[in-house]
Amino acid sequence: MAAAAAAGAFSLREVLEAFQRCVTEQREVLLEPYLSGWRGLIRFLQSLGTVFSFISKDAVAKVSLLEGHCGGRQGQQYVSLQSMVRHELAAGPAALRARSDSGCRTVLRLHRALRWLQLFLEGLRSGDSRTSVVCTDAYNASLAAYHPWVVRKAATVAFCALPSRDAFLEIMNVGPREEAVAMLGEAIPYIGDVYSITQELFAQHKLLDLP
Ligand SMILES: CCCCCCCCCCCCC/C=C/[C@@H](O)[C@H](COP(=O)(O)O)NC(=O)CCCCCCCCCCCCCCC
Repeated sequence: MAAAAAAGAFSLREVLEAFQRCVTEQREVLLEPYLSGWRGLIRFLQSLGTVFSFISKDAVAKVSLLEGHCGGRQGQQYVSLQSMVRHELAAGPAALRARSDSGCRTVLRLHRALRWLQLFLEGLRSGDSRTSVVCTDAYNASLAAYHPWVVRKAATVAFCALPSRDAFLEIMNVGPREEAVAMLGEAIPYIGDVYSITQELFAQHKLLDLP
């Protein structure tokens, strides 16, 4: 374990803790820890092998776009999802809908994927040993509705390459299996919190179907 930590291996615990840091007392969702959580998830996905690279590439592109906004001239407008929505909507809803590089449409894609993550982690925690089934069910109940047939097909094929539940819990690097399961139990509500605040924010501003 110590050797793994020294070699720079990360634990999924830190990744999920980033989502815990996202929500402020005012119930705002901070973009910096949100992206940090995503970066960790992407590294985890990349460690699962090249079958998943078409997924990680898309996620990397979306995170990079948002990092560009955060580090750009308008960076102070991208501190939280709330300030981002306010800022991007200031130009009017039509202008926002016409943009393909907006923070809002990009966060919306990650937001939908966060629902997948929540469902997948719940399935993993519940004890079903067939990770590919858990993953497919989570996908069909979330992201699949927004993906064309060819993406759904590719995703479903890739899911077959997922490691078993035991292997999964191990590579999460959280410690013994029971501890990994306990950690999931702690982390899932935080992810759920980030998800529902974002969902409400986007619904309130009619942004849930941004093209
Ligand atoms: C562990 C298995 C990982 C499976 C990941 C499940 C999600 C499957 C998503 C398939 C996306 C395929 C790539 C293409 C996507 C885009 O078409 C599509 C639309 O974008 P556009 O409107 O800009 O065109 N993009 C998206 O929907 C965003 C997808 C973002 C996926 C991020 C997935 C990160 C997964 C992290 C896994 C970590 C697992 C940790 C569990 C212990």
